[in-house]
Amino acid sequence: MTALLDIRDLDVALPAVSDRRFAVRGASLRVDRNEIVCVVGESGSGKSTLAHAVMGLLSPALKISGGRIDLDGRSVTDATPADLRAMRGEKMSMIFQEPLTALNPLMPVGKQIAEGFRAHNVKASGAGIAGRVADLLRQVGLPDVERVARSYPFELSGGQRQRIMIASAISLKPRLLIADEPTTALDVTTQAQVLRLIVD
Ligand SMILES: Nc1ncnc2c1ncn2[C@@H]1O[C@H](COP(=O)(O)OP(=O)(O)OP(=O)(O)O)[C@@H](O)[C@H]1O
Repeated sequence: MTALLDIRDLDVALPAVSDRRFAVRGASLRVDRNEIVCVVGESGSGKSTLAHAVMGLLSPALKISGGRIDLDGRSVTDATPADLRAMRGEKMSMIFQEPLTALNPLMPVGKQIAEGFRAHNVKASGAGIAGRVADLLRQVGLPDVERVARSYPFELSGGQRQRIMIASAISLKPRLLIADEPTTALDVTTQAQVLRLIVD
């Protein structure tokens, strides 16, 4: 069976001015459906870069210079920006390390989740989408969901913001969910809750 995610001999080149040539060198990795795979390595070893490469979200300074990435039998490395936009959310999504920098500070969090539905042409009325956002917030264990949906990121705790990121990442039921150290910014009890939530 084709792998859900198949990374073969991936190289990601750093800008010419860097002291090293590659952020990722010869990485190969396979993830099957319903499988959890952990990537472990020291700080700066290229874990986030690998995740960003899969999502098609590398910073412009970094270039895939070798190898390939296939998601569900389709090439990510050869995909156009429009293909990648369509794949992100529905086929793959990512929970970022720092919710405070990943969330838009000027928009209520409920509206940010709703934008994902609209961007992917989910057919529903405004009230229908609001209902789906509320369901998602309940699913990730947030209390008082109507109030939370109207809140701005700065009005929520670190654990609540991370739950918002998870709600947003799972909103379109992606096949592949990438979590880039999603609990680094949290206390130990909240870390355990967030990890359990991701496994659920
Ligand atoms: N935009 C960029 N420009 C130049 N170098 C970069 C850029 N992004 C990452 N790098 C370099 O690529 C290497 C890998 O970084 P990356 O963030 O992927 O590591 P990591 O394993 O995720 O680290 P951490 O565990 O600390 O998050 C590092 O040497 C980093 O300095």
